[in-house]
Amino acid sequence: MARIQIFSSFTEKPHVFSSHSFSSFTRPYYFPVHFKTNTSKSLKFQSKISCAYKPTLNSASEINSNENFNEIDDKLREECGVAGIYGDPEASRLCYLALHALQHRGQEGAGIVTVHDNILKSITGLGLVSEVFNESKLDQLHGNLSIGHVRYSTSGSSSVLKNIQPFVASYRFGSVGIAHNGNLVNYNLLRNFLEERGSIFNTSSDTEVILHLIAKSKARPFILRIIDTCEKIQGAYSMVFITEDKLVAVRDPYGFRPLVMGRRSNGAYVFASETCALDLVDATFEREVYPGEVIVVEKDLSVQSFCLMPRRDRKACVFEHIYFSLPNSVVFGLSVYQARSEFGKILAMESPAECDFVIAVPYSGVVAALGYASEAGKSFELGLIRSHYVGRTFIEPTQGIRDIAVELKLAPVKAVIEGKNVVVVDDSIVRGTTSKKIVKLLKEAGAKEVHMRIATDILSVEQLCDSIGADSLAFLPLEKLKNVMGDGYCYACFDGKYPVLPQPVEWDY
Ligand SMILES: O=P(O)(O)OC[C@H]1O[C@H](OP(=O)(O)OP(=O)(O)O)[C@H](O)[C@@H]1O
Ligand SMILES: NC(=O)CC[C@H](N)C(=O)O
Ligand SMILES: [Mg+2]
Repeated sequence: MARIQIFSSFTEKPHVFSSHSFSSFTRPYYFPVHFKTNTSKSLKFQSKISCAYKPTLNSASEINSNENFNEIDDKLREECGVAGIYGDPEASRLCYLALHALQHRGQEGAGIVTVHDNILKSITGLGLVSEVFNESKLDQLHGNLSIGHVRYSTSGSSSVLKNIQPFVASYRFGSVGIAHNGNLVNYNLLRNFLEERGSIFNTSSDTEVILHLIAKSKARPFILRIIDTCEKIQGAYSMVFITEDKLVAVRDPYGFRPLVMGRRSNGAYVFASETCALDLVDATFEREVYPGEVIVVEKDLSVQSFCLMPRRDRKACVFEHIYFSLPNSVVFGLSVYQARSEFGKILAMESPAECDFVIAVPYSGVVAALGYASEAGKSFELGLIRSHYVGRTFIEPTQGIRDIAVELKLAPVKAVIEGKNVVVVDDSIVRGTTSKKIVKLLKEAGAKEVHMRIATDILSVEQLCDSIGADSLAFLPLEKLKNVMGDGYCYACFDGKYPVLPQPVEWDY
């Protein structure tokens, strides 16, 4: 079977490059998640791990690590934002802006790598983009080529600087930097294999195995090392690589995570997780990086496109449209705003409620709430105000922080709420932290009845309604969600049908 194909001038009609075979895999995988109720009952949910399950910590260095794994926290951990720019003298500043636009995808740490005089220079730090970078830091990042990353950890401690990407490593043919969004399901297997053969790891992140595999590969040139590596890693990966003279963008064959390509008017190429980042740096959207595609941008800004084999049916993460992405982005070719609005409208048809008006759980619930209100013929009010100074709570790394963050972040408007029956729309319930607190806040503000409406599906609705203290609770049934989104999406968060599980790897070294 063909190993890789080259796309000719970015059409989807590739020609064969060389040959190899691959196995296919489909087996559901569940994680039990314990959900604490207000009566101290523990509800069990199917996990929210999506396409990428969290590997257990069993590699030697992970077990021996001093890192503070203070929480076994099985949940949706999919985000992270990546950006790459080639051909602009302000590459690091553009990368900084792109990371700002992608901040909602990861708040734990940020980093940028540039190349100047053939040397890769990296600055990474814990915290938000604005906390990690300032003028003097950006002044140190010269050159017209850069990559960047905002992190929401899937593997490896969230609070350890060495796990913050991009990672940079040197091997016998040069240096390479990587920024990765995704989760490798065969990380443990790969890491154990590499450690047994003497590899020394610097981080506890799954992403690091990619660098080791590139260095170990016998293939040449560099692009074939990447392709060779992609044949060994399994799971979700949208990544950008930087070398002394190349920018490479790669998306896994299922296209789980988004990755788009744009161009600035000066010809510079820009890659980013979401189109909102292209908009901010004045890059025109060209197209998605196709699932299974490897795009190489050279110094003269010539571009080559390769296709990983075998090709797979797309399994884009439906949670990008539900929650992860910003509503001003177009993700997997579909406007996030339109998708969320549609979810809200269908929710209103499916689960109407007697109410005076509709409110949203800001920020991510707003568009679905607007859709719900317009379909229900009710007004939309700002019943909850969201602080500008608190980030996304769901992607905070620990339950302690999330508990405080919800209360710091959301405040009811008593003048709106008092004595009213309200429908409250949110995009999702994951751990229940937000909805439980919202119902309490609204009741304390004098709401007569609080009807929670959630624009995604979930299990155990009755118990959950009790536990969050709402007067009614309804979800958008999975089948309805599927009607909006159609084929080509991964619904594993809801139906447990995980497209990728660890499979044996063919080693040639
Ligand atoms: O059930 P939970 O565990 O509380 O998680 C779900 C909540 O978290 C998310 O919002 P988040 O605060 O992360 O982001 P936002 O501010 O962008 O809405 C989501 O929209 C829900 O409100
Ligand atoms: N959310 C992500 O995409 C995380 C990337 C990588 N697996 C990490 O843990 O850093
Ligand atoms: Mg939200």
